[in-house]
Amino acid sequence: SMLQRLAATLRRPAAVPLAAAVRCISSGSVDITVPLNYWAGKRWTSKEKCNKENVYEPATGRVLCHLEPCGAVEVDEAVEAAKSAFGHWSKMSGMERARIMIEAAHIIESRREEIAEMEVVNNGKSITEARLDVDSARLCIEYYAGLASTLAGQHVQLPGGSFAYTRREPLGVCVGIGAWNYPFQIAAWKSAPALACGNSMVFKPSPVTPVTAVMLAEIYAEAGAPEGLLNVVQGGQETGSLLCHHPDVAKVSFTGSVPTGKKIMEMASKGVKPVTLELGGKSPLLIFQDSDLENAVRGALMANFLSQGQVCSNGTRVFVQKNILPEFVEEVVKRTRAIEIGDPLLESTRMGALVNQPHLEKVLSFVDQAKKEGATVLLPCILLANTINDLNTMTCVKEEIFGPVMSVLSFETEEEVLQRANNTTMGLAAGVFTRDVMRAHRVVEHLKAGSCFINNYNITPVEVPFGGFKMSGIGRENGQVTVEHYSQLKTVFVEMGDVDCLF
Ligand SMILES: NC(=O)c1ccc[n+]([C@@H]2O[C@H](COP(=O)([O-])OP(=O)(O)OC[C@H]3O[C@@H](n4cnc5c(N)ncnc54)[C@H](O)[C@@H]3O)[C@@H](O)[C@H]2O)c1
Repeated sequence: SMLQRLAATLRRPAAVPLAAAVRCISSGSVDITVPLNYWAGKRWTSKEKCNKENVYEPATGRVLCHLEPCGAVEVDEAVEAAKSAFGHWSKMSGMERARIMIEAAHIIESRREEIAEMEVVNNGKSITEARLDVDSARLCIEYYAGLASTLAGQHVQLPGGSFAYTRREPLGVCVGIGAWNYPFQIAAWKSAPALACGNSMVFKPSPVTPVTAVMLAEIYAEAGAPEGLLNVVQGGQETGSLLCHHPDVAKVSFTGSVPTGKKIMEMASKGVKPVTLELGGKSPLLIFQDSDLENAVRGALMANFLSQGQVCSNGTRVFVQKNILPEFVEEVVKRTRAIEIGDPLLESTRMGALVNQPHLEKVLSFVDQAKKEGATVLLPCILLANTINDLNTMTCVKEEIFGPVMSVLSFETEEEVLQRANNTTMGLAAGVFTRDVMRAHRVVEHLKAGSCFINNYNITPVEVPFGGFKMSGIGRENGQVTVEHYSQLKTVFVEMGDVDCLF
């Protein structure tokens, strides 16, 4: 397969042969030496070499590559490249933009395995999940390619034959700032709607996972996008704040934690720039006694253990109605024990590595704390809260852990569980399992969360808007509505008669 990959690389003359920098795809043996900054159609090494940072392979703890954070000069160059691309791209028709985006989607499909492997090596999730992330990225680009040609304004008739019309115009250079849990998918979920609307983008991945966003930038270029359409600058908070403050940046779309999201909003406010914020969560999953138990257990696993639990929308507070608690716990523990944990590049693995050692320690300290606060630890990753009193105070029930830790809580009535489910400052997602159709919709109506699931959890079809209530964010990604977050309306008044002058 090494030969196949090499052959695939040779068939891609425009792209930097990343695979050539990789000796062999197995955990512990990958070195990435190509530069990871990308603008104006080229990969760049940083001018500020002294600031190099190590990037680790989660599965082994080995150094995978070095991050070269971009400073002010480089951020300026990337924004300049994006401005220049915007000039061409924004003048193309939606159909023309769509053709290039569809071509990019084809290239992603043909390089699915290579991208997924790089995601695994840099992020630690299982290859099975990484493939689905690549698919989601491709579907998102296909979806917005489809919408690109539908963007249009309105015609409004005014008195005396006069009229007005609206034009849906792009914003300009948009900035995307990503988290480390879905590196390639986040880059696609942000760039696809931005580009479809005629914007260009400078994207900054998390410094923990810098590898795959640049592959996406190269893919757009290979698909025929103008130079500078999607640019990638590497770095942490300094680079991020340079982007947010940049006078030529029109919008910031951010995925990450609540504290950083607040800072982003504050920085953007200095330039009165719109923001999209996809932040954290502490989402509830409500399992009623009339549920199909088998599906409810599956739902709870999907709500907690994807991507080693490092998912913003995870339903980490699993409320189970008292009568079925013993059965539920038995089944969920049994199925959790059976999860194949191991080398994320192996086909059989279902749970890989947490993103790095400090994060692992943080997650484990939540489990320790829960023990001290009186939780029963059924497995390292399933906490059973024992009394109602505990529930209101336990740290594991209040704070986002962002790891494979499910807290199981029992409840008696619908009213009670709704009150407890909504008792959080966040509101990204929520789920309900019940066979009672009336109850399902009634409960969902009362849940204060942006994405609600009935009898399933954590599915994210790109046709459907995704985003949070309360402190979980502002704006939406995916779905038709996101077009409104990456474009602005211009209203044009047209006078067909004389000016009715008051003076
Ligand atoms: N709602 C969603 O769609 C979603 C998706 C994935 C992750 N998340 C959330 O992200 C968090 C985990 O990701 P993380 O640890 O990478 O989050 P983070 O907030 O630490 O970092 C996110 C990004 O912001 C950058 N950044 C940090 N400080 C900055 C600053 N001052 N100015 C500009 N940029 C700055 C980081 O370099 C990184 O690229 C969790 O809270 C999770 O719930 C949300």
